[in-house]
Order: sequence, then structure tokens, then C-alpha cells
Amino acid sequence: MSLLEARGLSAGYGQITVLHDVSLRVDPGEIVVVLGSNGAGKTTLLRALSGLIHVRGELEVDGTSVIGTGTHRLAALGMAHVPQGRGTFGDLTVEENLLVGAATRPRREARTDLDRWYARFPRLGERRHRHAAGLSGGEQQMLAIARGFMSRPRLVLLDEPSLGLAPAITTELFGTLAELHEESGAAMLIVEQNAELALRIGERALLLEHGRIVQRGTADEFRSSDDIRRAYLGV
Ligand SMILES: Nc1ncnc2c1ncn2[C@@H]1O[C@H](COP(=O)(O)OP(=O)(O)OP(=O)(O)O)[C@@H](O)[C@H]1O
Repeated sequence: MSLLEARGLSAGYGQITVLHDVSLRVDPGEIVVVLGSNGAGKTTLLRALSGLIHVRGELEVDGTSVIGTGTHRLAALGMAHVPQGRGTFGDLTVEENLLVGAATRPRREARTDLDRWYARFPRLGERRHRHAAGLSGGEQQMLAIARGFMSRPRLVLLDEPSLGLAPAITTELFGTLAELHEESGAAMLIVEQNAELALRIGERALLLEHGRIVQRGTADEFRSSDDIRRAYLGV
């Protein structure tokens, strides 16, 4: 059974419909990449899937409808959202940010996880009592991802994790995502402009244009598609 399944999903803002008739599924443990040009509706898709905006159509987690379910309940069902622009709270400390991510879990478990994250990302450990606003872009992205994983999610929705990061940091970030995937077994749905790196760690991919899914396939099929190569791989 799919972990997450959307069928005929539409969503938008006020009178404006941005997503049209979107159907997709994410199975346990897989990485699915969403490509699309600016304004295609990628961010709106992640917001719709994580319960941040109202949707029409069908949306299920573990085969049960979650239409109208708030973000808190979706988090309890195992969904975590790492939003575009990271969404870390600049005036909270690194540690406070991480604990926000663990709000659905027992405090003692959360503390154990904090220690694991600090061991994994020593820079976050060293800065645990500093305000998140003082971190570099790459460190803030690590913090946002670590915060997402603090809920021990089964599915992590990642919105353009490489946005604003230098190429070397982006490569490191994708290496980290691959490791986290390996260790946690969590599924990931990744919206990303850096198609090259995303398709390297992803198994399947979707192409969103004007709010509709216009192409879907394996990562290998995407890499060898002429249209995708021209538009997203720069070759
Ligand atoms: N809060 C909002 N209110 C009204 N319209 C919005 C809002 N957010 C996005 N839109 C519109 O929805 C469409 C899709 O935007 P969205 O941010 O989902 O695209 P995207 O593919 O993530 O783009 P980008 O790569 O630039 O982030 C755009 O036309 C945008 O102007």
C-alpha cells in the first residue's frame, strides 16, 4: 500500500486554482523527485500534501483519507515538511528549533535524538544555544532538515533544499540526504531545481507544468529524456 496517495487533487489560493487534477503516490521508503519551472506549482503541491492549504480531490495516508486533516495530525501520521526558505525560527536557538520538530514525541526520546543530531552535525551542536538567524545558509538548511527528522517521519517533503546554497554545499547536502534516507528508511518527496543531483538520489520523478503533472517515470528515464535534459540538465 502507498504511504501517500493523491488522486485528482486540485488546490490554490482564493479563487485561483494552481494545481489541477494531480495524482501521485509515494511508497514507503522511496525517493520521488518533483521537477518543474518557476511558478509550475511545486511549492503549492507540497503545501497541499502537508495540509497547509485546502484541497479538493482525494488524499490518503496509509489508504485512509486525510482530506481536511490539519498539519498537526498529518505530522502525527508521519509526515514532515521542510519548507522552501527553510522556515527555521531565527529568534529561537538551534536547540529550540529542533525541539519544535519533536513536538509530537516524548521529551526524553527527543533529547536522545538531539544528541544524535549534534554528533552528526557538530556545527549544530556547537551552536545549539545560538539563535538560528546567525547560522550560514547551509547550516540553516541542515537545521531545517534535522528539525523535519526530529519527528521521526516516514515521509519528508523537501521544498528546494538547495535554494541559495553554493554548489559545493549543495553537493554535500544531497550526500547527507542520501545518508539520512539510508539510515532512517524514510520516504522523501523532493522538489528541486538541481535536477542533476536530485535524480541521482531519486528513484522516480514527476514533471509539473502549469499545475499539472505532464511527465512521470524513473529517474533513469528522466535523465535520458531529451526534453528533461534540455530544460533541467543543461545538456
Ligand atoms: N500565497 C499565494 N497567493 C496567491 N497565489 C500564489 C500564492 N503562492 C503562489 N501563488 C501562485 O501559484 C502559482 C504556483 O506557485 P508555486 O510557488 O507553487 O510554484 P513553484 O513551482 O514552487 O515556483 P518556484 O520554483 O518559483 O518556487 C504561481 O502562479 C504563484 O504566483
